[in-house]
Amino acid sequence: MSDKKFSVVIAGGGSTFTPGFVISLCANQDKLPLRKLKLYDIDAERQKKIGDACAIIVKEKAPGVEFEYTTDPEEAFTDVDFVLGSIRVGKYEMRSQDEKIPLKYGVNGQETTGPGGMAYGLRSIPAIIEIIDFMEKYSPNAWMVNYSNTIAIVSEACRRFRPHAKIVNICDMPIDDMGRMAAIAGLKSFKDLDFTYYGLNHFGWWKSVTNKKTGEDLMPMLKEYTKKNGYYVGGDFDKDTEASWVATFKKVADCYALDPTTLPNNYMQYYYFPQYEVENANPHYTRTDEILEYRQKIVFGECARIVKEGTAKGNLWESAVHSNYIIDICHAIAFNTHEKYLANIPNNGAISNFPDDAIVEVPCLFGADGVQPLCVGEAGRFQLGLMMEQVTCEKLVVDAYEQKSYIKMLQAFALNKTVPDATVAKKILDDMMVVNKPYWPDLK
Ligand SMILES: NC(=O)c1ccc[n+]([C@@H]2O[C@H](COP(=O)([O-])OP(=O)(O)OC[C@H]3O[C@@H](n4cnc5c(N)ncnc54)[C@H](O)[C@@H]3O)[C@@H](O)[C@H]2O)c1
Ligand SMILES: O=P(O)(O)OC[C@H]1O[C@H](O[C@H]2[C@H](O)[C@@H](O)[C@@H](O)O[C@@H]2CO)[C@H](O)[C@@H](O)[C@@H]1O
Ligand SMILES: [Mn+2]
Repeated sequence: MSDKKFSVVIAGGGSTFTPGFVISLCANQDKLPLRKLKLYDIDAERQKKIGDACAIIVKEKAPGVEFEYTTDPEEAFTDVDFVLGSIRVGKYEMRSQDEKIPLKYGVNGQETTGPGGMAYGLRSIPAIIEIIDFMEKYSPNAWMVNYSNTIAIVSEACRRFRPHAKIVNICDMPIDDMGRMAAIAGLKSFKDLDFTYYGLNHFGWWKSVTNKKTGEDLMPMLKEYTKKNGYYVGGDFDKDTEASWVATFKKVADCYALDPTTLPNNYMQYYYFPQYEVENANPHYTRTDEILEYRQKIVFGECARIVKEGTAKGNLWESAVHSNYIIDICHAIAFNTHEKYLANIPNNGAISNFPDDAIVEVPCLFGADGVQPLCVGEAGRFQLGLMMEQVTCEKLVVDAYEQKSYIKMLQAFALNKTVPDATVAKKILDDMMVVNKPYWPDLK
């Protein structure tokens, strides 16, 4: 390995994930040696609370690393090797609308699936394009590793509007599910598993899972476990898992029953059981409210404590799975390792019976030139039907953005598996048009 050190900017510096991420970056300098770490956000006040605490964290845990936070794009994107995309356009206020408006009409209200996910995707497109353009202007050799949602829609927008951009769009949900599979199999980490996975973002299936070292086929044992418990592990493993996530992992048991030849991504429940999701939701207290009550309060409270005490000693964040994964991906790009991870990319034959221009989530080899997809063979008939419908919705959202078209957005909502009929689709869309006015193009 060379002795090169890297400069990283986190776009969306005010994210609730930033402090945990900064700790992981400081702790993983063997994987990604740093010379500079910057935060960038458009909300100066929110970022300051996180940034002041991160300055102390970096000073204590990685004293040689230069740290700053800014709202100035030139300062943020000049002299960087990696841009990490962690933005939420419209923040939790708009996530709450994404969740609550559909529920008002008896439709699944979720961050990245159904009408909420499509509304969020439409908000994200111009912001991600702007960040790509800043990166290309100020640091043309940098790579952007983006995990800002709605990833499927953002990836389709990148394919159409910035096809040559050095961006990889990723998601850590399959890694989280595989961490659970590893624990169920008595292994340490998802890295102890080999796998074949295919689908769309938050919409996929494992065809195989094996023990990487021994080659043992783990699918029979994992299926037996999943049939009863979903991906819920319990005990120490799940001691910090919030209630809604516990329910999510348990519900995988029912998803598995729909196709016992594969193991599903936990997000399939929103498409297989939309009615169940609505019946079990509280339209006045959604996941956003849970985050405001727990994660956001804890993160900002802990940051305030660090700033007040002037030290991060005894802080509550450890190096976390999701941030370690992003660091692994930067490492693979920086050192051209060709390690296998998942990315959202144009299909181009990776799933042999699916359109070339569809964005799919498949295993890829990550290296200095970005990602090389691996062929995963055919999608099953059941999967193919579901994927075709969902990918069409995602493309229609990008059509709506490109053509400023109301009818395309309406079609996207009406086609979606989570929406029962076109009248309901229209009611949801019309309410969403009002609250999204500052963020969406003017749909005609
Ligand atoms: N892909 C994955 O697997 C994965 C996992 C976890 C979170 N996420 C995504 O990470 C993002 C951050 O999540 P969070 O819950 O921490 O959000 P958050 O609301 O806590 O933080 C997001 C930050 O982005 C900032 N922001 C909004 N628009 C911006 C813009 N145009 N430029 C710069 N900054 C901007 C906001 O001001 C805010 O500080 C979301 O998109 C979320 O969906 C993805
Ligand atoms: O409701 P949230 O904000 O807690 O989570 C929404 C995100 O959920 C997934 O990310 C998980 C991740 O899989 C898990 O490992 C851990 O790090 O928490 C993350 C966030 O809670 C999903 O992949 C993301 O796309 C969602 O934004
Ligand atoms: Mn995700």
